[in-house]
Amino acid sequence: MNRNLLITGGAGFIGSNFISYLLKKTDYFITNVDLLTYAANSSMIKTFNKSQRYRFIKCDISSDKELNQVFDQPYDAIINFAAESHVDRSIEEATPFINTNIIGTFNLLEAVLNHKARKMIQISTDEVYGSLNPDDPPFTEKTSLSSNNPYSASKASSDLLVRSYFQTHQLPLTITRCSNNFGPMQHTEKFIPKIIMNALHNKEIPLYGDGLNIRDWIYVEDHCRAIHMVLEKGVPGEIYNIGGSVEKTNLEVIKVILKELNKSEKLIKKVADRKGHDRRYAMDSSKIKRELGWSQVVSFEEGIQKTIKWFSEMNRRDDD
Ligand SMILES: NC(=O)c1ccc[n+]([C@@H]2O[C@H](COP(=O)([O-])OP(=O)(O)OC[C@H]3O[C@@H](n4cnc5c(N)ncnc54)[C@H](O)[C@@H]3O)[C@@H](O)[C@H]2O)c1
Ligand SMILES: Cc1cn([C@H]2C[C@H](O)[C@@H](COP(=O)(O)OP(=O)(O)O[C@H]3O[C@H](C)C(=O)[C@H](O)[C@H]3O)O2)c(=O)[nH]c1=O
Repeated sequence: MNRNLLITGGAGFIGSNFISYLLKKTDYFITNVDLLTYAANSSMIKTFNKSQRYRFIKCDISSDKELNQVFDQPYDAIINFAAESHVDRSIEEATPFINTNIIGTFNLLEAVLNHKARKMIQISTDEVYGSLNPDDPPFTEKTSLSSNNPYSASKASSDLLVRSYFQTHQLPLTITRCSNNFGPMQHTEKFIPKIIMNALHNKEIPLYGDGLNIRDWIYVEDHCRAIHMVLEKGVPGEIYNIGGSVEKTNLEVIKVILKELNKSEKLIKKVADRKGHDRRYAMDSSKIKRELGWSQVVSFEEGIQKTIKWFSEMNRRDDD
């Protein structure tokens, strides 16, 4: 039987990769709800519109009135990608983070409570666990929440709302928490696309602080496969950590990309550090591997090559 999914934020980086993945691999019907903020990729919407199994509704999830129009049919599941996602922006101006990430999630939970959707997956992040010291073990689902920036705090707040609706109302809700994604369609404000685009244009690449902060990188398609498994087999009330198990300093990441592009390391420019900059993220994904059979298939090196190829082609198209 075909299934009816409501995907929020499906014009953004991970959401649009997830829709591409589902249109290829499943026969689900998809309603994509997105406010089309600066972060949205409208060219993807045009591509998806060609499918008979897809429709788009422009809507702000933080407005319960706007969101109401989306529930003109029942949904088998909501997958909530919609968010303000950039840490630097949350440090400058946190208001949209509170509205979209917290109020938006609350509105979606109310919709599930009111039987407008049968279940919901909240797409969350490893940032909610805070920062690790060099010798600490990776974050598990039991690690306590310890946000250090407004983006992270807004995501932790929405995770707690999801938990509370599960505990109080016994709704079928699950949370996934993933490490740093990279791949096609990511906004160029984020680190890896910025490195690639600046390098292609021989522009300086800003490296915050000493450049030794560590992130755990995962190719976006591996994340999408994990979410699909949680949609199919996830247990209500559970949290699933998803990570690439690829810990790299920011300096190492820049060097890998410059080498691939045959560009000089002289492009690297150390700049002032991010305020409250988390030192290290690392995810323990053993639960989703053990319980749902997920594992990552794309290595960091292969993912970087695919990502460089995608951004290089986009860059050539823009130049034409
Ligand atoms: N990028 C990562 O590395 C990463 C890692 C783990 C988890 N996440 C989470 O995954 C989700 C998607 O992240 P992303 O990197 O694709 O983000 P993104 O910024 O690329 O996309 C977010 C999308 O949400 C839409 N949106 C914003 N406010 C909205 C609103 N009020 N109503 C409806 N739509 C709205 C935007 O228009 C955009 O299309 C987020 O919830 C983020 O917290 C991201
Ligand atoms: C943009 C930029 C970043 N950086 C550093 C800062 C970080 O240590 C690292 C990655 O930064 P970025 O902003 O791309 O990602 P994070 O702050 O780790 O957050 C990302 O990964 C999590 C999981 C999410 O949940 C976020 O949504 C997602 O944006 O590079 C630089 O040194 N220079 C730059 O110009």
